[in-house]
Amino acid sequence: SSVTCNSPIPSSQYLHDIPSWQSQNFSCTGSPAIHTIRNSLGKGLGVFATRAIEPGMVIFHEAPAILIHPPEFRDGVGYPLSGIAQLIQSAFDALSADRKAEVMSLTAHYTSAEKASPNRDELVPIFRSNAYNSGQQIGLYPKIARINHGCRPNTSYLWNARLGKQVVYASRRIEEGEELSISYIPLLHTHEEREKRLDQYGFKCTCEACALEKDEKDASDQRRKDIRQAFTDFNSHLTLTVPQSKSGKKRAQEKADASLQLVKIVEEEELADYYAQIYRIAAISHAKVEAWPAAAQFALKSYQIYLMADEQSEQTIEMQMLTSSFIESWNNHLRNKAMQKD
Ligand SMILES: C[S@@+](CC[C@H](N)C(=O)[O-])C[C@H]1O[C@@H](n2cnc3c(N)ncnc32)[C@H](O)[C@@H]1O
Repeated sequence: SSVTCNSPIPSSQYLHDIPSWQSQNFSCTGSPAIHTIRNSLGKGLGVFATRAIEPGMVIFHEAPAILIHPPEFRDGVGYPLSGIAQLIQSAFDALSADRKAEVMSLTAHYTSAEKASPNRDELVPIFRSNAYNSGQQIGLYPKIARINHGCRPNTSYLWNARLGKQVVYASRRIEEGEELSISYIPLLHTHEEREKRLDQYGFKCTCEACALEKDEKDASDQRRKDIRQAFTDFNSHLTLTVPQSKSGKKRAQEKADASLQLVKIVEEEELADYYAQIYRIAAISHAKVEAWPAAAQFALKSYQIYLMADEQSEQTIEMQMLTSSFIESWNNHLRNKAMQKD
């Protein structure tokens, strides 16, 4: 995605009051690259922004070099890699020579057993150190694979099932020269738990969330635990029915208030991987107390995130329908109120 120009960019900007690129037959095609790969201190290679990137901007849209559907997932442990080595190898064997070279150029972390092995396999460690889980599948995306990990990352990703592409987008503003970061692991875990999970990548995270002083780190750990618990509590009874009883209404109001609190802490903790889900929870929780403007605004925020990856995914369509329905309910409410006045 780099710019190609038919002649060098003129060094003198203005020639007889005419911008020099207009006075010559000058044109460029392609979009300016917004990132570059270079060394990142203590982390090997990394991806850096070459200009400021606004939140919501799609940075990568990449098809997997290798995509596998492992048979069995063990929660908290992951996939038994021995069982899937064959799947990885078969997918790799089917690649072109260039694509194979691109995969083999990626960085791998080897376990001590792998290091000691006389004829060590390189493909599985490369896959383990670079691949992403998206639902029931694991994909290796050679360009995205250069992004280093952060526990409060500035990018997040979604899988576009229709196009078969991984979409990486900016979850907050990224300044020119800033390194892109992404999370390799689920972030609703304490610092200690995250450290254990990152072990398979062979590094200890020194990101701003991990480098906090003890008190602040404890507070961040507690917030992450609270968020995880709140997700469980909300998801178990997230329906759109508006309660009729007084006690039901009271409970729904408490839930709506709690959903606002949840939005606040997820945003404070900058856990962008969860934004779309918490906005959906807040939207539905507000619809249950017929707080339509808030419900519509949260539904729209969730919709906008899902839309970046795929305009036709189930989630995008659900949030689009909820947004429209909440706006319609708000209009009906205003119309009824106006009629009551007449
Ligand atoms: C998916 S690759 C990322 C790109 C890699 N730095 C490279 O040079 O190709 C994962 C590897 O990068 C390094 N890495 C990623 N995030 C890191 C971090 N936050 N701190 C230190 N090393 C990191 C580790 O060696 C890890 O096994």
